[in-house]
Amino acid sequence: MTPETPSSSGSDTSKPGGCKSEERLMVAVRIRPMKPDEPTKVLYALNKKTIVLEDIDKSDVIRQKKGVERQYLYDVVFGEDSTQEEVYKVTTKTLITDILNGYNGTVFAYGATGAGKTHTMVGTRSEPGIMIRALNDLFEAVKGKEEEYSVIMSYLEIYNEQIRDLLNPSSGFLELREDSKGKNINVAGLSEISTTSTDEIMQLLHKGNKARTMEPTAMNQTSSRSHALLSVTVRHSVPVDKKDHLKIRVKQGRLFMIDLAGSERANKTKNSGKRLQEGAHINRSLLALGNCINALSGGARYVNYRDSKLTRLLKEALSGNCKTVMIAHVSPSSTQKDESRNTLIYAERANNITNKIERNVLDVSYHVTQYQTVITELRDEISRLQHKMKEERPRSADVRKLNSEERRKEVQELREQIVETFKTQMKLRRKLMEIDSHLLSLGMESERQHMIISHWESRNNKLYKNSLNESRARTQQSMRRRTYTADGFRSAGYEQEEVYDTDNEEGETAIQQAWLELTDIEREQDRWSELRTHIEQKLEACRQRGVSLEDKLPTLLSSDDEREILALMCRVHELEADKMALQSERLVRQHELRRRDLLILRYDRQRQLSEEIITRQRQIMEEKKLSLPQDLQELYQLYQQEIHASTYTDFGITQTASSLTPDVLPPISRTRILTTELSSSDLSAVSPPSSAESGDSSVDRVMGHPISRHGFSKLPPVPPSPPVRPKKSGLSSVRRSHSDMRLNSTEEM
Ligand SMILES: Nc1ncnc2c1ncn2[C@@H]1O[C@H](COP(=O)(O)OP(=O)(O)OP(=O)(O)O)[C@@H](O)[C@H]1O
Repeated sequence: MTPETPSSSGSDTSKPGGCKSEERLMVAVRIRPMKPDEPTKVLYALNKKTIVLEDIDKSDVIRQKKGVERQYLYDVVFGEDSTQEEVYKVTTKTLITDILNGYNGTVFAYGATGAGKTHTMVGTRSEPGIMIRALNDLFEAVKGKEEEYSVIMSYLEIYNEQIRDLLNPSSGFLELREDSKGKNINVAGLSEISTTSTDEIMQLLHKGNKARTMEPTAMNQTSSRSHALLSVTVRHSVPVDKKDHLKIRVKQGRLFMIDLAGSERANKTKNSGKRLQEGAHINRSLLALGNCINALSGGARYVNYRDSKLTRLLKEALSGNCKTVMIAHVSPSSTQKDESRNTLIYAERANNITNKIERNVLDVSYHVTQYQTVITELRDEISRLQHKMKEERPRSADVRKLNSEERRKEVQELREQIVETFKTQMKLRRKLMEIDSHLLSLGMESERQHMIISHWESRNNKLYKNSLNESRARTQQSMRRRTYTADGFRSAGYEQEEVYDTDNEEGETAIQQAWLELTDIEREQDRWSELRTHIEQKLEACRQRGVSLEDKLPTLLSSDDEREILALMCRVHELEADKMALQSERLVRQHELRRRDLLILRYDRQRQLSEEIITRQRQIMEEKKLSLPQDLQELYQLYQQEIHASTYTDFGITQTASSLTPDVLPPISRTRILTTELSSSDLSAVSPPSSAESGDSSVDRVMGHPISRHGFSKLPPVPPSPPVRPKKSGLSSVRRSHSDMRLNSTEEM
């Protein structure tokens, strides 16, 4: 369902318009009007960007006197009297032009149950919401240009972690699939309607909305119990050169419009049975979304999207190539105060997310011309061969008749067998290439998962553990602690601080996830290695057969013409082989690039670890007032000199490491002075980014990471390098997409 955009699909793309720009996620908050049965108002828009929440607790006399209220600042705030048109114009209308220009965009409505999400996204016939308005505008823009534009729409819901096609509800539950790079996520079997008829689309949308799972709850009579995701893809094809219609440039933009289910508290909604279970699912996916938002806003390197289908589908929108707008919804009523506060905090965090936006432009001409040359050459060869065969056949037949009819048949049979063997060999070789490529990707993903584990273990100040059970036991313990409360499943966004104040827990989840991924990867590696051996054996047998067939040829061929025909046949084979070699080279180059990225990551990690070791050693020595042996002292000085060389020069600090006290380490206070003399950006140049980014620019960072004080009596062992298997290397997604390659595919050959 996520855009299978040319730029993100990793295909060869030239990107004439593809420059990247950073864009912060836009956060808007809409306050719904008070309802007649709601008693007091505690929330209002102060101006177009600020919301005030009166946080008066009637039982707290002191706070009441102070009149406690909190202000929240956003990109835009819509008050109770805001219109559908106004909300659409400010949040979504500008995205329409972007989509037509080949960008991706997402608008999602977030908020507690009954806060007005469906009203904003879907609306009513008399007051249509964002979905209808955006579709209208898109169709208006492409009207009369049907040849250039194609518009494709799909609409799904996630209910109880199951995906349903809202345009074809009878199709049952659908599966989520990822591509080999874990980038393009799509829903297998989802209907994609291609049309430029506004009326048809509107009917489909209404049909889809009717099919959505809705139930009355204590908080909302028409509560949507599912997340609804509407996607519209617009492809715009324009010839690059008017004279050459083959040179086409395609821009593809995609707009996601999402009406999330409401976050809720079990005790407040008075839900039980089925409703309670739904609520648990809703909250789990919203909690996963909250965790992603939290991790992204804090600039975390690892963000776990895998906890729910919702976050997997929103991965691109939140972290990738997408302009994203979040419309948070709140009720002004005092009865909803807690829910509103949580939504406001959620939205505040989302304000810090930044995405890298890139236009999806694919120069199809590049592919067309490249393949055209190869195809033309091949066709030339084939037609020459056919010509030759026609020309020579009568003479050749005469010769064969003169000799023996039987011998002619035998030659023909032999030729057919050779061609067949060659074709089979080609198939098997291609299969081997695919398997090798897949194994390499698995190997790299495995390495990546090991790095994730190592990163979090050291961030949580624990040693690298090479054991799934140990990691799992610890992680499950912490999961149990946070997941349940007395009133059932904890709502996303509630007790925020507890959930968000848990870097440790985030790490444990990431480690657990990584171990699970590794187990899957290894299983997959075994499966594919087995298949590889099987195909290799088949190929060898096929090659042997080919050799023995070719050996028979000299004894059968009697004329030069026959030899020439066979030579040309071989040439066609060679061309086929060359084509395959070209493909394999490209594959190898792609893998080389990915492997280089991984090596850089690993080097970075090793450097961080060595800094950490040095820092801890230093601390132990200083605490125990140990004097250093001369040679170690010199090594420390050298190290520090290396680290500071550029800084000393750049900032005209003439004192070098050699002028520091000779028999003790450079005093911390001295280093502290140095660091405070530098600006924060300079500091980051001195001290490489630490995995334990804490925003703390203390002295320890100069020689390594900040260190926890529960002292090591001896140095911890260096975490072992990830066990990388030869010819094998981590994306779970790789595994999934390639699992489509059937294991028994060899049987077809
Ligand atoms: N801005 C608004 N103007 C007028 N009525 C509104 C507005 N926002 C919400 N409402 C009304 O409030 C009620 C609840 O709104 P809605 O169903 O959109 O909430 P929701 O957040 O989608 O809830 P749930 O998550 O339970 O589906 C509806 O009757 C809706 O018409």
